[in-house]
Amino acid sequence: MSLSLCQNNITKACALRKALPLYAITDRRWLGDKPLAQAVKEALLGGVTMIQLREKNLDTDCFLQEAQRIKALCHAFNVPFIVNDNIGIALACDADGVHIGQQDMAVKEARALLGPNKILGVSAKTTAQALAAENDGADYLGVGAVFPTDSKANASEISHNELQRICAAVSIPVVAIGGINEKNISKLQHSSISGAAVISAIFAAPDIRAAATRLRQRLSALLTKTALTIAGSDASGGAGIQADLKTMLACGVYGMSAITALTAQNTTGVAGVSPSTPDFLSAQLDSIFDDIFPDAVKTGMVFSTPLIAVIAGRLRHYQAKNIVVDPVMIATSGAHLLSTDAITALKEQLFPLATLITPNLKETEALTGLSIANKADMETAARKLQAAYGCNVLCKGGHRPTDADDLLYTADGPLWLPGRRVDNPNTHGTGCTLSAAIAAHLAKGYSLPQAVQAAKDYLTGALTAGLNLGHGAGPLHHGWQLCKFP
Ligand SMILES: Nc1ncnc2c1ncn2[C@@H]1O[C@H](COP(=O)(O)OP(=O)(O)OP(=O)(O)O)[C@@H](O)[C@H]1O
Ligand SMILES: Cc1ncc(CO)c(N)n1
Ligand SMILES: [Mg+2]
Repeated sequence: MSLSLCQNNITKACALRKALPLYAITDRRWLGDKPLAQAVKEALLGGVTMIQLREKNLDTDCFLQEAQRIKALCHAFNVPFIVNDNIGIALACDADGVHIGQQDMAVKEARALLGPNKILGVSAKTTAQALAAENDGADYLGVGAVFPTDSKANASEISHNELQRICAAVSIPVVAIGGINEKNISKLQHSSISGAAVISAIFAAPDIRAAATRLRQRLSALLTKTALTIAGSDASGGAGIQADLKTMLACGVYGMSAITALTAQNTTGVAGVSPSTPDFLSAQLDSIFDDIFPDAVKTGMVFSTPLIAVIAGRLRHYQAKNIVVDPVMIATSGAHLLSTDAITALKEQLFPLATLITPNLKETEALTGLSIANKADMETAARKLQAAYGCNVLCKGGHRPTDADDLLYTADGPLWLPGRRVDNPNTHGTGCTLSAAIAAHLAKGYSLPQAVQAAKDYLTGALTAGLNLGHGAGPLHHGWQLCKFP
């Protein structure tokens, strides 16, 4: 999505996170007689995800001409274009944003000049600087130098512990900068960065395109996040762990699954359910957590009180994080996927562990004993659940008559996420798909509102793609961004 289309901060933040992984900062000193535009094109062909034009010695006219040239190149690759330091040039060429240092213009002043829709990056070396920048309107932070660098004189290094403290302190994405190259980048493996800003490792390379490609591959391994679904198997592939794994892949996250029950199911209904034993579910969970620790977890069909007890026990034991609980009770087809005596266990054992629970309207009524006829009722019920279990609540609006507005209720109160109603009867697995997409984006470090918005955007696309399979309410097109079915 082009950043200029951003409708609101959440959408801009989601677009920015896609742009941060390999952030190339230009430095013409390494180029000899190669034109900067040629070097940038090779970097873009190599897969850089954002470009920052950094010029310290050009006069204004030359700087503006170069900015317009490089911006056109970036937009031809649908890559955001950022100007270093010079807001006048950024505004004059309508760049996608600006990056400023601690010695440059004040962050608040820069934000006022740029307006809300442009990207504002700020350099920071300390947690205090990072928090101040976030508070004053920064969209991302450039933190470093994380290694000795020859790209900026007197650039003092910061420790990787300080880098990690900054990542933990702020909710905006952090890009590491300073001396990063393909030999040392793996040392950033355990940081929570959202990307790396690279200068000489790309622009001083004999083959810029190849250098960018290799760095992108190393960053991909370093930034790859994982998510675990603990849910039922839907033989028809439209819901359950099958929908979850397809969704996680489509959202750029490695998915893993522990199966709570097998269902003989298709688009017309559920013919049978065969639950896992508690011991075997526990063994599945141990085998996953002992090897690839998930950055996020979602639970779907949990079926029974004994299975819920195993799930809650293992999630507590492993101190799992970013837990999304989709309180699956009844399938779209009407089949019961949760024993009626298990609702209490679901509420008392899983909800307190949840970052977010995602009941649909009927589930919200069953969980609260309230009846829901309008948006005010949704807010009342969501508030009741949030107060009772201390978890955030997404009351889904898929069964609302005219729109598909969802309500995110957090300690900050209600946040409505508008949804245009897609005229498509094939809605099998919408809830599974949404909760899996939320977990995937939490795994990638998105804040909760950003993760829910990004997941809703993905879900809406999967519905709009209009897959039409089966004789009943058919499944979604989970791969709609990757491929077109004939
Ligand atoms: N026709 C539609 N158009 C647009 N968005 C929809 C539509 N139907 C559902 N959604 C969206 O899909 C998501 C899931 O909501 P829904 O209420 O369908 O969950 P659910 O009933 O738990 O789904 P499932 O039947 O898979 O369990 C929500 O974000 C909702 O707004
Ligand atoms: C296995 C499974 N989980 C969840 C749902 C909810 O759609 C379903 N239909 N089947
Ligand atoms: Mg559901």
